[in-house]
Amino acid sequence: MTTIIDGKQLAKQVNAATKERVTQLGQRGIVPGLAVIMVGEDPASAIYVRNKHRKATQLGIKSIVRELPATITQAELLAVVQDYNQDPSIHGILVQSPLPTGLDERGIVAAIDPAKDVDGFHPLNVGKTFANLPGNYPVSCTPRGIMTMLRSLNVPLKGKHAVVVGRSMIVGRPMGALLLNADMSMTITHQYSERLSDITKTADVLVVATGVAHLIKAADVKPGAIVIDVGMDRDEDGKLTGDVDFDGVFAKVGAISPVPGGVGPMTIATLMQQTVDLCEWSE
Ligand SMILES: Nc1nc(=O)c2c([nH]1)NC[C@@H]1CN(c3ccc(C(=O)N[C@@H](CCC(=O)O)C(=O)O)cc3)C=[N+]21
Repeated sequence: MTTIIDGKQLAKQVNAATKERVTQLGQRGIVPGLAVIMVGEDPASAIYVRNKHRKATQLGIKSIVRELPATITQAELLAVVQDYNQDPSIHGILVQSPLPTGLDERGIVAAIDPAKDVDGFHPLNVGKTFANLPGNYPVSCTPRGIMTMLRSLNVPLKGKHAVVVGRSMIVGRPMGALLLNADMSMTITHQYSERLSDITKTADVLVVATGVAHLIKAADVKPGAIVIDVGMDRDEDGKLTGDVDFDGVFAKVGAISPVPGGVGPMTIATLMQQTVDLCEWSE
């Protein structure tokens, strides 16, 4: 029997817990605040930002969406970030990616107060994650949400082999760090990895984040493996699909997350959870 890891359902549970914490804070007169900065007119970004705003509002989080023209300069954008750094009603700042060409995303992210870095992209927080430092700090939301998905299965991770396909700054690398921090053996693979299938077939936990539709087929997975699909790809009909051939892999694996309805909703739920974390940690 294969378990479908229902990210939508799990996100509901995470959101319910977040809403409860927002209520508790409200009794002390505290409202968590999230500022989302969107530069330019990318249609996909506009949808994501709208979804985040709607979810935050539902949970009682104060949500500000700051839409800025693609013509903004680096210095002007830095000044906007500084404003929110100084604003005590804002606990989380997110600069929607990608930024229009000409703007230096790394420089902007580095200007965010690390204590308000709700995406967990600031180099200080990235470094803490990789060093597995104790204490409270934000972590990239997609990998953190995936850890929540894995923990929800109640299977031991310690000592097992995790394989991550993809080495991006926002998913693959921090994912690897969190799996290693969970006492797993961990391998990060990527587009140049030789004999990729030989490696993925050794994975007890396989996380795929490549942007290549249906890259992972039944022959590439170990029987009984847990498979997490971070892909957000389009199939021939333009429908949203993942990096894993879900139908082909399904019968062979122990658990698998679908696309849509898997990692995506958990990313948003984790973003909300982390906004409230930052608020509580600032007290
Ligand atoms: N600074 C920054 N932080 C981000 O967290 C960030 C970003 N930039 N840029 C873009 C990506 C993308 N992202 C998604 C979140 C949720 C879904 C999601 O909920 N997807 C639904 C389906 C949505 C649909 O049907 O199109 C699902 O998988 O079920 C998707 C994508 C956050 N991102």
